[in-house]
Amino acid sequence: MKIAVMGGTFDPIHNGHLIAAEYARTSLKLDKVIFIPSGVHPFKNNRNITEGKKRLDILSLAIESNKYFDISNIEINREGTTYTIDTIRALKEIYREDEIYFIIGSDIIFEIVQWKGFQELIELCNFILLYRLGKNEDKIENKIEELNRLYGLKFEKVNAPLIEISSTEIRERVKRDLSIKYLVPEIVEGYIYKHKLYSRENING
Ligand SMILES: Nc1ncnc2c1ncn2[C@@H]1O[C@H](COP(=O)(O)OP(=O)(O)OP(=O)(O)O)[C@@H](O)[C@H]1O
Ligand SMILES: O=C(O)c1ccc[n+]([C@@H]2O[C@H](COP(=O)([O-])O)[C@@H](O)[C@H]2O)c1
Repeated sequence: MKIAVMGGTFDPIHNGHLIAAEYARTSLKLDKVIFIPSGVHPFKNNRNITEGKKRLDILSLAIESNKYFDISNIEINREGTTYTIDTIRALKEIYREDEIYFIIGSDIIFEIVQWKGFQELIELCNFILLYRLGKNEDKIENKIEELNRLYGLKFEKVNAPLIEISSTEIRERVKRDLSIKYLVPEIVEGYIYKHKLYSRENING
């Protein structure tokens, strides 16, 4: 089986994530995509991130209509900083016979060498690359070539529509009382308003 992981902060998950994951699944014939929200993110200022339980709840709502999508609380429940290498090692124990893929947007390729256990990580899993606009867009191909030359890292590229929605934009729009209709699934929109996430009064969720 081909098992893919889509890791992220998912604060909140949006249609850019979902469309990208679905394109990766269909174009690479993945059997399953597991969305794994990060716990304590290695590089982000975690004080401003919505609590894990809520990000997980939103994810469950967002993926419930897709039988190929799944979620895992493995990182939310882990003590301390959550590193991808630990997650992939754990998944390798569960899916011993299967190929593991990790899905990333092209913004990630500029930082991936700094990830913990980078060398081991690229031996344990394959990487699926989704293009994103605006984030060092003009330097992407050079970076891919460099990662291949220096580390032998190869990406499975997916030609998904470039839908430049970001969680930052969702949070900002809610804060400014602007519509997020069609940027997130309707059920996610409802959850955000019900729990007053990202609003002026409660910016930390
Ligand atoms: N619109 C998109 N298209 C393709 N990939 C995306 C898109 N948005 C996020 N990703 C990828 O999904 C993964 C998780 O992203 P993350 O949860 O950080 O979302 P984000 O929208 O980039 O968040 P933020 O704006 O808070 O930084 C990363 O690999 C990221 O590159
Ligand atoms: O393992 C690391 O050192 C590491 C450093 C930065 C990011 N990651 C992972 O990369 C994924 C995408 O992260 P982000 O920043 O887009 O939310 C998410 O699963 C993070 O846990 C992992």
